[in-house]
Amino acid sequence: MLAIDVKDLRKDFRVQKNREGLSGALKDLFKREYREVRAVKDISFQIPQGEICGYIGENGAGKSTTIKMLTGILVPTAGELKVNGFVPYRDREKFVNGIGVVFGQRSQLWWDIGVIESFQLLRKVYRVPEAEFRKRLDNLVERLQLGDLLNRPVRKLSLGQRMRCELVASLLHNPSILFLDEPTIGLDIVVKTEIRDFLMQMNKEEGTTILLTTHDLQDIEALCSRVIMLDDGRVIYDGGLDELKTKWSKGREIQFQFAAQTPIGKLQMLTEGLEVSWTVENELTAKLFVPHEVSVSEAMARVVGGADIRDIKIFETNTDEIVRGIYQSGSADAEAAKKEVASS
Ligand SMILES: Nc1ncnc2c1ncn2[C@@H]1O[C@H](COP(=O)(O)OP(=O)(O)OP(=O)(O)O)[C@@H](O)[C@H]1O
Repeated sequence: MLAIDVKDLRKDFRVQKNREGLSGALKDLFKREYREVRAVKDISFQIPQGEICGYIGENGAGKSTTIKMLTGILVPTAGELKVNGFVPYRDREKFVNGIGVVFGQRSQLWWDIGVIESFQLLRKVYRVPEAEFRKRLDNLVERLQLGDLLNRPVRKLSLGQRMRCELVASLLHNPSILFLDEPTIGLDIVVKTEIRDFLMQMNKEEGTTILLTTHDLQDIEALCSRVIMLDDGRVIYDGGLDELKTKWSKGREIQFQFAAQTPIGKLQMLTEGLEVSWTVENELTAKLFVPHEVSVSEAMARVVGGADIRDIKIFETNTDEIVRGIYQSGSADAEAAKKEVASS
């Protein structure tokens, strides 16, 4: 059975139109006018069990609206969706036991009571037997190092401590699917790394399916083998992260540090006949741009064979740049996105 199965999913919101000026405001008081906003435009995708999938897109692309439909908070306008075999908004009671949800910007914990009391309340909500709850809690507390936080009220926790508690709260009932909406927002790199390691380990050991929305592409790099990219309510890419990089990155850069001053003319001669370009950085350093069509090993061999090299570094186009290029072009068309990357 698929963990998530979405077909032609659509969500329209009805939003009030505001007429201009005082007379407009008065008219609005008596007769409201509405317009439709299509936030999610007939999207389809399937996620098998045990996969960690990144769900990315610019602000307003429709990520949270999708997650809200997948978790049963919103009812779709059209289309079909099944999560763990259930229709989320229809089979709510049976459905919620199989999913965990963390919204980075909102808390599921009670602000003024101790963390452990919130956990106990959630145990009752999900009807987890006490012995099972204890075992699971002990394990999660150890893995996320929450020991001395359990008796503190949530309002006294730092953001990083709270996020670790939110994760435990979402996992107490042992869900098979975890929805994470911006789980690392505002966290420092140490906590981000701890959370990523924890999620990775949990996925490996327990096979938990994870759907993750984030603006931090390092979350995606660390965790996801697959990424679904949304733009203006539509899926514009669904596939592997490596494939995305190879397809859309413009090439690689190799930085050479020479043992002695090496004129650009000599460097150009060494790579003659290859469609590459040189940029001199200083007297002893130059960068060679190698597009995908040219073999990196051949370009390197030519330079190494003809110049005295002290150090070499290879740079891939980073994922942020690639994804920014795709967002800007608003297109899954590799050529359009490459042009955006090149001009940025
Ligand atoms: N309750 C609502 N009523 C009206 N319009 C809404 C509502 N919720 C979302 N929208 C609109 O739907 C579109 C998609 O919003 P959504 O929050 O799903 O985007 P997002 O990709 O999650 O963005 P962000 O990264 O900023 O969280 C936006 O145009 C937004 O203004």
